[in-house]
Amino acid sequence: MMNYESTRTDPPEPAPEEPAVRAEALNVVRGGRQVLRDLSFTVPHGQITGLLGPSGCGKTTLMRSIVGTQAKVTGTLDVLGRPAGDAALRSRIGYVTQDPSVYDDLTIRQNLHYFAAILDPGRAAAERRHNNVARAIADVDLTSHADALAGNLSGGQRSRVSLAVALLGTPELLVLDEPTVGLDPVLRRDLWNLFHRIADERGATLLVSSHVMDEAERCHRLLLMRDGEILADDTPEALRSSTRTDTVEAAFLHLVDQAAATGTRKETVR
Ligand SMILES: Nc1ncnc2c1ncn2[C@@H]1O[C@H](COP(=O)(O)OP(=O)(O)OP(=O)(O)O)[C@@H](O)[C@H]1O
Repeated sequence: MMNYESTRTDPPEPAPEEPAVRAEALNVVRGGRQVLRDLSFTVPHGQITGLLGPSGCGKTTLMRSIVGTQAKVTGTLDVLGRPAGDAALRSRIGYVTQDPSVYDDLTIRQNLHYFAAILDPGRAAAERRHNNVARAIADVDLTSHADALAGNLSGGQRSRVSLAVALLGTPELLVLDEPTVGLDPVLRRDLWNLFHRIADERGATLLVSSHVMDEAERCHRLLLMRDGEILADDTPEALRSSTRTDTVEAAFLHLVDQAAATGTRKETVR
């Protein structure tokens, strides 16, 4: 059973109508090339939004922009009611990158304590850290492995340790970059069930990237990306019905073809 009670002071609740993320005319240049082009979208609170698209389309760049680690971002990007990168957002966002920083020569518990000490330092916070570490390990169902060395864990267990690190500060927004890559179907299903529990029980907002289209069906909403642009921003059901297709994958292909046809027409007019 998960326990999301935090001993820390909870941050002010944003107005319910305010989206967790709001982008308008967002542009990003990397290595002299424009990799995100004029993106405008919102990510609603308390839901799982999937960020889907082929390798290299800009998912990581968009996530880095949202968590405030990306340079050369222009346009509007508000996160939890503040400009992306604002120092006040640090403890309110959990970010799991594609290369999780888990120390192989430490146990799961020691890894968590290491990051907890950075987040919440000082001897006076020792008991709170102890409780937060135990809660984060329980959140990802690794209590029975807490004293195992991270180096001896499976890929799925390591992903869950990174997720536990991100859950330490009880963030309102979790940004997860391809958390299920390389995992078998059972572990993928377990992780998605965990994401749903985090959204349902804590009311957290999750932004989860993937290039596996069948994971799209597990999201409340989808942002479909291609070549630095957003092709669609809708629910899986609405995408399937508006494109008259049976799967999100087929809907995506339909939208790609449609965009290519529109592009060709524009070039002909020029
Ligand atoms: N450090 C960098 N310098 C210059 N260009 C970069 C850099 N990192 C990524 N890019 C380029 O930016 C574009 C978007 O990359 P990004 O990593 O955001 O894509 P992605 O959708 O997350 O891909 P993947 O699914 O493979 O991780 C790509 O064309 C990539 O070549």
